[in-house]
Amino acid sequence: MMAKLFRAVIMGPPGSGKGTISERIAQSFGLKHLSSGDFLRENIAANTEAGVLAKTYIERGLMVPDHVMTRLLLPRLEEMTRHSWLMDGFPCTLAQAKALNSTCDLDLVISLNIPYETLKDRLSDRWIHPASGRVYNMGFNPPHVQGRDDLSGEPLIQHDNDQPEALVARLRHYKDVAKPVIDLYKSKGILHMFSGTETDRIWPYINSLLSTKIPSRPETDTQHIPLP
Ligand SMILES: Nc1nc2c(ncn2[C@@H]2O[C@H](COP(=O)(O)OP(=O)(O)O)[C@@H](O)[C@H]2O)c(=O)[nH]1
Ligand SMILES: Nc1ccn([C@@H]2O[C@H](COP(=O)(O)OP(=O)(O)O)[C@@H](O)[C@H]2O)c(=O)n1
Repeated sequence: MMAKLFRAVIMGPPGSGKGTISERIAQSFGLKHLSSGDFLRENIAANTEAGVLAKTYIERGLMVPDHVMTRLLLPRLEEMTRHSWLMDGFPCTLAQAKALNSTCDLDLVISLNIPYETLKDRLSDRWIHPASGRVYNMGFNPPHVQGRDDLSGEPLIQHDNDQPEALVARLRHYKDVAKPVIDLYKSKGILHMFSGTETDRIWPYINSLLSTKIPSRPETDTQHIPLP
């Protein structure tokens, strides 16, 4: 008999640690980490219709419209009927949350509440390996060799919209659109909010919450492993 599948979402403003914490969750619990930001970047790189459209928004530090996000992500989720997953960065708006709701039942939503100054400091120091989505921070988790991805040795890049000029508008917008989504998940009784300035201090709380919901399952390759 197949064990119950587990579906979770992690929400938070840019720089709140969604990607970092998602990787830890994927590694500890064997969930597949689905990153909306990575899907967007893959589509941009592949010049798909949705990718070309999304690019015009991301370049300006704006959110991609709901219909583009749902067109991009819902089909991916529909392919994952036999997998447990953790979605990072989607839904961002109430319309996206309603669209997701019509596709699947979520078990849990994690919302990260991180002060603005912390977000600004982290993002100005965020470096990314575009091919894998691996994220570094020059203070928190620097690469072994400066400017190079640990596994591939390829160059790291910074996103233009992580710089302070674009960031203020991104954060303000996030606050406005996320509030009704947070309220919705609160009313469903599945929202868990975590506040703080350090991922390492938040992580034990998330870890123990998830330990009560899903069996711990350390794996080295978590990318394609569903729960049993
Ligand atoms: N200094 C510091 N940096 C962190 C911490 N947690 C995550 N980061 C870094 O902050 C940046 C944003 O984290 P990320 O997981 O990409 O956030 P996301 O935008 O919500 O997905 C990355 O460069 C991370 O390496 C932390 O506790 N302290
Ligand atoms: N639901 C979403 C997710 C991402 N995005 C866009 O995609 C960009 C990159 O996504 P990301 O998850 O890597 O962004 P961060 O929150 O890590 O900065 C965001 O800055 C938004 O412009 C969006 O518009 N709507």
